[in-house]
This record gives sequence, structure tokens and C-alpha cells, in this order.
Amino acid sequence: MQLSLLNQLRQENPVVLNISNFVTVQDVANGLNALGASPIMSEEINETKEMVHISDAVALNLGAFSEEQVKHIRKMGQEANRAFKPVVLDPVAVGAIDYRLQVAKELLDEIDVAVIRGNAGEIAALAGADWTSKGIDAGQGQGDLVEIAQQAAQKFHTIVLLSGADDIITDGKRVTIVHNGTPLFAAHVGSGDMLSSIVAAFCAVDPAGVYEATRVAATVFARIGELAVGDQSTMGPGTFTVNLLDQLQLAQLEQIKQNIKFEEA
Ligand SMILES: Nc1ncnc2c1ncn2[C@@H]1O[C@H](COP(=O)(O)OP(=O)(O)OP(=O)(O)O)[C@@H](O)[C@H]1O
Ligand SMILES: Cc1ncsc1CCO
Ligand SMILES: [Mg+2]
Repeated sequence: MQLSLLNQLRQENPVVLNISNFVTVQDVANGLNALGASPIMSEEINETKEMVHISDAVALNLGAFSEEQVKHIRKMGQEANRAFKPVVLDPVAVGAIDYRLQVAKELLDEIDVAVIRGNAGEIAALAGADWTSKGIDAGQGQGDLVEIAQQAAQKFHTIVLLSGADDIITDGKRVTIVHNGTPLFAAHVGSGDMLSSIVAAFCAVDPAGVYEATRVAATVFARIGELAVGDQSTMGPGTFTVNLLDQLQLAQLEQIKQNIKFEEA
């Protein structure tokens, strides 16, 4: 795996344009900034073209959209397609709310999305698989998550990153499973949103290799979570959040490379 993309990202400092949600906007901005990218957020549709022009990648988060924001998201995605800037979509809670699923599918029809990053419930809903989601959380189901991720990737012609205890990255055929990470990620609302924007940052560094960029992003983020926990046996989400932000900036490639656990299929 080309983990050295992290150093390239830190050198290039790509601008990542985000449609964020009001819950996690600061996590996303500070997470990108600490890692070595340059975040910018927008809530004004009239600046879309200029915003996309100055950006290297776009992350569209469906966490708390309104009808107005959907118009903005559509325009931003289409503008990014015209400018050949990679687009990442985070389909928050589409497994729990049918209306969200419908909007997400419409956007996927209208925008050429490079990567969909969601949890099991979200990706299962997009794939049309049997699964019970719970709000923004993954929920429960019986299906094989690798197959579900592959189905979603084939259906929408994208790379899919299905995150959770294991992260599954697939283009519909190739599969990488990353075992690194910590359950404390799930105790911090916004871990997933941070990851989606970080995927966009890696895609900006290597737009020709979205699959590689996505699996590197997942691995780097998971290892940084582990470094944030360190050898402490008890840690709560408060300290984890602070340490995560620190490690996003401080963690060096050599530390990240230690103890990588992934398999390819
Ligand atoms: N139990 C776990 N063990 C290890 N890593 C985990 C676990 N749960 C989540 N993660 C990691 O947390 C990060 C966010 O993924 P997650 O699937 O929790 O996103 P999400 O459900 O969209 O989160 P949110 O919407 O609350 O921000 C990923 O890097 C994932 O690998
Ligand atoms: C809690 C929550 N509600 C809508 S978005 C969000 C943050 C996770 O994306
Ligand atoms: Mg999420």
C-alpha cells in the first residue's frame, strides 16, 4: 500500500471543499487541517464555481441537508465533475430515513461520485441489501459486508469505503479490508465525517488512483486512531478526541507503517 501518499499530502496541502453538517463541521475542518490539508466550507450557492475552481477535491456530506442545500450539493458536484476534481459522498443515515435514501440516489444519478464513504447501514441501503440501520449508526444485519460493498460499488460505478470495526474498500471487484482502528472512533460523533473528508484529501493528491487513495486514507486514519489511544488501557471519548486531533498532525509515516493490518482479495 502506498502509505507515502501521506507525506505527499502534507507537502501539497490540497484544498478540500466541503459541504458539511452543522454537527461536525469543526471536526472536519480541524481534522483536515491537522492532517495537512486545507479545508474550506461553503453555504452559498452563488460562489460554487469559484469555490470548486480553487479546490483540489470536494466532500459532500448529507448529514443535515435542506432542500436548498441539496441544490447547492448538486451544483457543487456537477461543477467538480466539469473541472475533473474528485467528489466524495457521505450518505449520512440513508439506511434509517427513506427520504434521505431517495435524495442520495438522485444525487448519485446527477453527479459522478469517485468515492462513497458510509457505514454498513448506509452502504447496505444504497446497495438495496437487507439491513436494519439505527439513526446515524450502522445498525445490524446478516448480510456479508464485503458483498454488500461490492454491490454498491457496481451499482453506482464508484469506489466504496464501508467503514466500521473493519474498513472495506472496493471498486466492485478488488477488495481491501483494513483491520486497524479503535472502538473509540464510534464514541466520537464525526469520526465518519472526518474520514470522508480525509478520503477527499487523499484523492486530491492522487486523482488518477482513487482506489489506492481511498485505502490509504482508511488505513492512515485507523492507525492514527490507534496512536491516539497509545498504551492507555482506559480512555474516554473526550481525551480520545483531543489526542486524535494531535495525532492527525504529529503522527509520522514510520509510526503509521508499524502494525498495519490489512488483507486484499
Ligand atoms: N469498532 C470499531 N473498531 C475500530 N474502528 C472503528 C470501529 N467503529 C468505527 N471505527 C472507525 O471509525 C471511523 C469512522 O467510521 P464509522 O463507520 O464509525 O463512521 P460513521 O458511522 O459514519 O460515523 P459518524 O457518522 O458518527 O461520524 C473509521 O475509521 C472506522 O474504521
Ligand atoms: C448526529 C448527526 N445528525 C445529523 S448529521 C450528524 C453527525 C454525523 O454525521
Ligand atoms: Mg456517518
